[in-house]
Amino acid sequence: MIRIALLPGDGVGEEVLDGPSRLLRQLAQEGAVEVTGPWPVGARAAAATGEVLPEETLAACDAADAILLGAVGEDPGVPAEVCPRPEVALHRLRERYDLRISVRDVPMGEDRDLTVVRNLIGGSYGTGPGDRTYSQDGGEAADVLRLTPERIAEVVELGIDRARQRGGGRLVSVDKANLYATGRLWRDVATEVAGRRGVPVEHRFVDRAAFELGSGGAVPDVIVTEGLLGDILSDLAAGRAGSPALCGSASIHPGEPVQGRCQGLFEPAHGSAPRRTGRDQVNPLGGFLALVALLQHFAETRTLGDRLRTAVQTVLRQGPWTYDLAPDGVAAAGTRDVAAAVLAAFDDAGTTAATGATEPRTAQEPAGVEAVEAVAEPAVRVPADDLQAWTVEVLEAVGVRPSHAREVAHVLAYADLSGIDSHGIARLPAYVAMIGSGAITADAEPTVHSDGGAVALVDGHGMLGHPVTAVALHEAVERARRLGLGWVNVRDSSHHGASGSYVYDAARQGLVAIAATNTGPIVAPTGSARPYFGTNPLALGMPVAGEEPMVFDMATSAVAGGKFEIALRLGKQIPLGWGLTAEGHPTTDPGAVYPGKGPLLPLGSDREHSSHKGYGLALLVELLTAVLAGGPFGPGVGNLTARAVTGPPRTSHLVVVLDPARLGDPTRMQAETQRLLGELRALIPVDPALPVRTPGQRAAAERTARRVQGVPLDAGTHAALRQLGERVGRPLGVPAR
Ligand SMILES: NC(=O)c1ccc[n+]([C@@H]2O[C@H](COP(=O)([O-])OP(=O)(O)OC[C@H]3O[C@@H](n4cnc5c(N)ncnc54)[C@H](O)[C@@H]3O)[C@@H](O)[C@H]2O)c1
Ligand SMILES: O=C(O)C[C@H](O)C(=O)O
Repeated sequence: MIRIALLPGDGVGEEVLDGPSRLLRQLAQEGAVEVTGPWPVGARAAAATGEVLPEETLAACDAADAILLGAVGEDPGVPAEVCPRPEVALHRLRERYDLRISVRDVPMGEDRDLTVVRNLIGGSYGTGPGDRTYSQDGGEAADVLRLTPERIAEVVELGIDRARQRGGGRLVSVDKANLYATGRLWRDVATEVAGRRGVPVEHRFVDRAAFELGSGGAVPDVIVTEGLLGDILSDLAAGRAGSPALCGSASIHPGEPVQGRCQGLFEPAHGSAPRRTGRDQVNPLGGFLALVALLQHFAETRTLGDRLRTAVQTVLRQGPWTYDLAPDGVAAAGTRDVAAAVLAAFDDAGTTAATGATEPRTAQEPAGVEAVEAVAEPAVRVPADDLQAWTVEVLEAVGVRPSHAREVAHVLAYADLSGIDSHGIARLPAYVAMIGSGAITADAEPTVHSDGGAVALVDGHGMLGHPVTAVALHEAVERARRLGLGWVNVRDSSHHGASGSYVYDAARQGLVAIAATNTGPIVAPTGSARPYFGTNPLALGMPVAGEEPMVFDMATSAVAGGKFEIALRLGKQIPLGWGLTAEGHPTTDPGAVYPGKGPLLPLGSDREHSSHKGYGLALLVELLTAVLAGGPFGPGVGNLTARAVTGPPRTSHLVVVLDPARLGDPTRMQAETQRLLGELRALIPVDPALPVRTPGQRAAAERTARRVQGVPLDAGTHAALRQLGERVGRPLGVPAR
């Protein structure tokens, strides 16, 4: 469990952290975090103890994973001569934990943040000998700006990671390459890192970037830049957002902590505002945004961070507002009222997310399809982060480029966390086998063909489908932002995992997305017993006010082939209607159908139950993917499921992304979606033990539970993964829970 040390500090720090502290104590009571403090720091600490950073505070910070700080600086209760430089406390903390990267998030409208990532130690913030000189006679002063490729690369890497966490977005690298040598180095390194990770990057001179930010131009998702430039640009962005309080600031150490447990310091970007201290006037949202950044930094509290971010957005939209944000004619609220509104919105978001989300799986036995897919008594549970990191290692060991390996791990982790056990880590051995046989190419890059308009075609060059689809998603999102809509077809790819992962990533950015793929032929069209189509999934993602996106993600067959794999591993029967024997007879024996024995059936299963509709949907996917992209269709597609791999899969995909803001108020759309889903869940169920659910509802609840409990693995999967690890020299050494 993560431990947080509270350091309210000087001036308005205490007032601004009051709301976030109360929330943390509530979360601590619920067992989600540990909290210590308040610990003294800054001018107030100096007045009380003679030290800006007393020993007890340092010890508490060493023992915490993260520090939540209010402000250090001028304080109306502490004369300047008692503590002339309170900010030294901040510098010492940064140095002690080597918090050398700054990440600032500025809310730029409906659930969209601009993230500015910059170096915080070194560069223009250098503190080396001779970095700052001021001649004795006052006739000259100099500051040295020194950068190395390593320092730049880690900033850019982190910027790309942040963009990836949100499912992509516009990455802009800002420099002054037309004047400074360090700017040229910055541009070279940013180009190299982005190229290596397969991410498009735009370059801007800082003056142009400032103009675009200040004049209402399109706001990037992530800016990576030198420390001082980022300092200025993030304030400019907060100005555009409407208040200096609209910026949560994180100082982070990349890698293992260097001292104690501390990984980062989180604070509002504004200062101690001494003249407003104690007046219940200042905007507390900076404190909440700092806490959002903190909670989102750790995998185990990320969902809580997302929920708090939604709560802040709700208050930004509906009020109450402090003096800096209150519209003309609306009375300004006080710090305490705004904080109370955020806390209420946080509780509401929790209630919404929890409504029916947790009960079905815990309060009742799995029913229907779930009866077969549920790993009821897992052999082992493994933390999702460990599995994800191990996946990257395994794929790199067999020659997959690191950025591609990370994409695969991201999609598998989505499935593993969401309870889509048919498409998570269990698929890794098959991917590695296909790389080994040469059916999948490890060492290539997708290429994008487009005239720059709304439509693009991505060529996957026979690579793993996950990084190829990630490129398609990125292209589609960029077009949706720029043109309102992006339609991207993909050819010559392979299995891309759970299609829902891609639409989920887009919907988390406030966009509406559709994804589909064809796959190896195992499903018989209505009227035939011969496999022709794949299980051809179709997925839709929609953003929803105050809760996780709605993701509807389904195979167009009665079930995905992966559910036969689970039934076989668990030794379970399947319901009638999933597949036929080789002789065309209905069966409950998964082994009589799969792999490659008899056909799977389309959604609907038989003519009496409208299987023509499932067949029609499979055809629709085949047309929209393969035929449009110019790839093979039907039996021409390579077969992963049947494990009789003779050649490359040559799979085709489709990713479509729409910016709903082009159709009207996206806030209204999200609220209406939420209302619609809420009405469905409120319908009186036929069986009170089986409440009506909405698509993706169980997956969202699973994500919350599995982040804490770990990913359940059945004995067969666990054994297969261990063997795989031994074979590629990366043993699955993760601790079992
Ligand atoms: N890459 C490929 O080639 C490929 C092929 C086929 C399937 N898949 C993946 O397999 C996964 C599983 O597909 P599936 O068809 O077996 O999924 P499924 O039948 O488990 O679920 C389909 C959808 O229905 C929703 N749902 C389930 N029960 C519900 C209920 N009671 N009320 C309301 N909604 C409910 C789910 O949230 C989901 O969105 C998907 O992620 C899919 O993308 C991938
Ligand atoms: O396994 C496949 O090839 C397709 C898909 O993942 C499925 O589960 O049906």
